[in-house]
Amino acid sequence: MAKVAVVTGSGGGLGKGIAQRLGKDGFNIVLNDINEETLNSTLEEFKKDGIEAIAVTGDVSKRDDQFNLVSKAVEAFGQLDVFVNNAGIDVVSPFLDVDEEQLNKAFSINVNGVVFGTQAAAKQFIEQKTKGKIINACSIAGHESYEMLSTYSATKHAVRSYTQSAAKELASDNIRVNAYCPGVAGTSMWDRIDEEMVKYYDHMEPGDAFKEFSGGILLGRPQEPEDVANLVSFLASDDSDYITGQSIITDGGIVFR
Ligand SMILES: NC(=O)c1ccc[n+]([C@@H]2O[C@H](COP(=O)([O-])OP(=O)(O)OC[C@H]3O[C@@H](n4cnc5c(N)ncnc54)[C@H](O)[C@@H]3O)[C@@H](O)[C@H]2O)c1
Ligand SMILES: CC(=O)[C@H](C)O
Repeated sequence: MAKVAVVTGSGGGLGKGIAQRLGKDGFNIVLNDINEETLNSTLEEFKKDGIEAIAVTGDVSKRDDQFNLVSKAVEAFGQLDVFVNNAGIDVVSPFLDVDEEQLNKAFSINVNGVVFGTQAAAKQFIEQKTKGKIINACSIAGHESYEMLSTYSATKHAVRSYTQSAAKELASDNIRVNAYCPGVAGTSMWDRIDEEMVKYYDHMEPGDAFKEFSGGILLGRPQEPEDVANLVSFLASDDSDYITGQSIITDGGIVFR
């Protein structure tokens, strides 16, 4: 029987790339996104590519939506094997401008979403009495914090922390919890980050922030979704069964930990 993977925020960007790779690996795929339009067009693409998939609209910051996502996965495919907490948002602002609304929104999606997704998946794995894999979207910003990205970096440090704590508590239930830490990938997230950053730096033109962040990558190019999907495919496979609690950097050579 094919294994089943949920990927949140998979209507586009890295999540879509991850879901495509896991589909090609033979998983039945549960797509999720808050954006119903991109979610449905991605589902059509997957069907055309012969990937067995369903789409469940939801907001990862809502605990009930995360539990609904898991129950829809089990309803459609009979089980859950991998849950990828990919959905996340960018936040760009000077530290002195950080306010309650910014903090609440960023943490509700990037952190609460990971906590609720982990809870929903773990409870299902425990009920199934099967091995489970939870894979969280961290970042190089979960290892090093960046100017203008203080709130975003704090959320990714929190993701790394929860990855460790959840791994420690869930190991006895045969559940592994790990995270992937991408570097700089040219998705719509970086389009938004660049657009915001250049507003604060007079010397910058559109595209310059992306160039500045990706210019020093040792392997000479920004990240593609496939680069991230390769790591997630490994973490979703049996080959990574002896790895848990780790936030693994895949950035082409930016941060060294
Ligand atoms: N792009 C990068 O360079 C980079 C680097 C490191 C980490 N990451 C992380 O990887 C993940 C994916 O990033 P991306 O670049 O693909 O971003 P993206 O903005 O291109 O895609 C994110 C997707 O998540 C969806 N989403 C947003 N809020 C949601 C919510 N509340 N519920 C459900 N879906 C929601 C969006 O609609 C979108 O389809 C994020 O967690 C991000 O922090 C990205
Ligand atoms: C968006 C992200 O996580 C890094 C800083 O590129």
